[in-house]
Amino acid sequence: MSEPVLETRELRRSFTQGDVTISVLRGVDLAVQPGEIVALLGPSGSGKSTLLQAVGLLEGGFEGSIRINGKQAEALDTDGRTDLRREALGFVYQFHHLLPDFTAIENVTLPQLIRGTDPEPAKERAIALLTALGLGHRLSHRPAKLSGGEQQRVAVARALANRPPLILADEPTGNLDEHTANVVLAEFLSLVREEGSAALVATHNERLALKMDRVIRLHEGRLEALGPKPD
Ligand SMILES: Nc1ncnc2c1ncn2[C@@H]1O[C@H](COP(=O)(O)OP(=O)(O)OP(=O)(O)O)[C@@H](O)[C@H]1O
Repeated sequence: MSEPVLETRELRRSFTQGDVTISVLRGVDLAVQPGEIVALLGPSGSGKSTLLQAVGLLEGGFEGSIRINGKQAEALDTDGRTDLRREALGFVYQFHHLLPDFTAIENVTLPQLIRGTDPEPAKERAIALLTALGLGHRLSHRPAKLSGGEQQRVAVARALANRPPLILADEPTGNLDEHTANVVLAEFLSLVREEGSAALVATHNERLALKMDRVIRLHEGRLEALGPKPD
């Protein structure tokens, strides 16, 4: 088997407020294989976002080991973590976090320009991704002129723009109505599969989780496997 694109060992995170300390992650061991789409389930407050923040290299305060794309993250300084984040990770959040003054196409082009891609191929890639997500007729719209589902599709295209080996998604369809959530999630999963990226997708929707390759659940700060999807 090839090396996992993401591997955590004994990952721990506590939060202290005043006299109270809560241990949210209590030794999380997780491996995601290249191209694998993993659903991360758990009730509200179980630590899904905390886990995604840890492996997204966005925050400190964690103990344990995080290996992403063959690199040991805790051995890196701030610049090294930023580089690893840019080369290996794409993010989709519950709320789109698109830049309001930029069009759909510009929102998807920008992260590629930051990575050093030339403007023309970056724009072509943005158009191809947005078109694959059914937004070929919305390329020049700003986020405020797009529906919630369309905004999330732009966020998906942006996350995939640099062909990251791993997508981290935190409730990517959580603010959409049920029908739109189903449609956008199906499109997201199909595009991620087509692109060959792996994904770790936090959700509390068990039905949506069953559309992924494997389901894991955070329970009392650790992961339990719910097994591969039944055929
Ligand atoms: N910065 C912080 N300071 C203090 N406590 C925090 C902080 N971030 C998270 N927590 C606590 O850690 C626990 C886990 O939060 P987290 O957001 O990771 O859960 P979650 O499973 O993603 O929940 P949800 O499904 O509601 O988004 C909660 O009890 C939360 O209050």
